[in-house]
Amino acid sequence: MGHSAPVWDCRAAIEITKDWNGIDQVVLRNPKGASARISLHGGQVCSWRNDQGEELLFTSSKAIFKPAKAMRGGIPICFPQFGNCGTPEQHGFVKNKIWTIDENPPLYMADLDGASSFVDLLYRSSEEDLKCWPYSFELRLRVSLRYDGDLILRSRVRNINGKPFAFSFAYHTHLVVSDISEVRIEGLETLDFLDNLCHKERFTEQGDAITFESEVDRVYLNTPNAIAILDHERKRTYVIRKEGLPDVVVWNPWEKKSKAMVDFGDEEYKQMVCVNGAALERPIMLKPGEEWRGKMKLTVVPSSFSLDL
Ligand SMILES: O=P(O)(O)OC[C@H]1O[C@@H](O)[C@H](O)[C@@H](O)[C@@H]1O
Repeated sequence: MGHSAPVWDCRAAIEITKDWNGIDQVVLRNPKGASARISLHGGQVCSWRNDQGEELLFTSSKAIFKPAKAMRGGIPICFPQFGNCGTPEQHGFVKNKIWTIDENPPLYMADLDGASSFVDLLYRSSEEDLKCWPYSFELRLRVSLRYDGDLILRSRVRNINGKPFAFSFAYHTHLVVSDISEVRIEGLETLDFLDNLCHKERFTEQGDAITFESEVDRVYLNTPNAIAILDHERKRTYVIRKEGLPDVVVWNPWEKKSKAMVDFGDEEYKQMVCVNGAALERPIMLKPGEEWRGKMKLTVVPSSFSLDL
């Protein structure tokens, strides 16, 4: 008598729940117990847990959960700008909008990336958006949780406007770390960076890795496709692999900046590092009908793993 192995059902591995404001959140699971939670508020990944149930994304204990406000933590999607380059809202406005689930994603989304579960989200610019950024666009996001626990974000921006536009983009990824003083980032050595703490002056990275002993807010330019964030105390390494995202932002506010960050606890800088796959330095130009694609894959491995970046 033959045994039939249980078949993992991708669709059944998705659950829709409501958040504190009644907005839908999509929970993805894999057969080993890893999970991810994505809010339709901003298409923001709010949680990514490994098969031990450990949270891998930082969320501030002071995060404000209000409509039209991105929660401080997780992975806010920054579009059509990262930082402040012209449009009114720092890091763009789509992170504050309600997205929809895309039930009929285009055929080119057929590549499943080894996902055990995934969701397709869509944001289409509205009449109201045109008042702050006068271009119509479609922004698609697929979030996939793989069988091995990796998390993949794929984005597509399509110009559905009569004229060209330029934009910047970032996955504003907040990673949990045990103690920022014990963290090193590898893969950015010898590269040029713009220092946001020195009016975007250009420097060249001199160290053999980035370590933290005060505030860091930099944009590394023309970076390799893979970088590693090593958390010595927790014996864990995050690896970020990316496509279409040449730049990397590294940010840790160190002590809380009292001026703006009411949604960030005093000592929380110790447990967080932001490392963002981004396209910033050279804005992306899209003519009418053209499309841009970007991808980021997050992996977490024990630090004993030898990495081939
Ligand atoms: O407070 P916000 O808008 O979420 O931004 C937080 C930080 O985001 C970082 O990535 C920027 O480089 C910083 O300059 C900024 O302070």
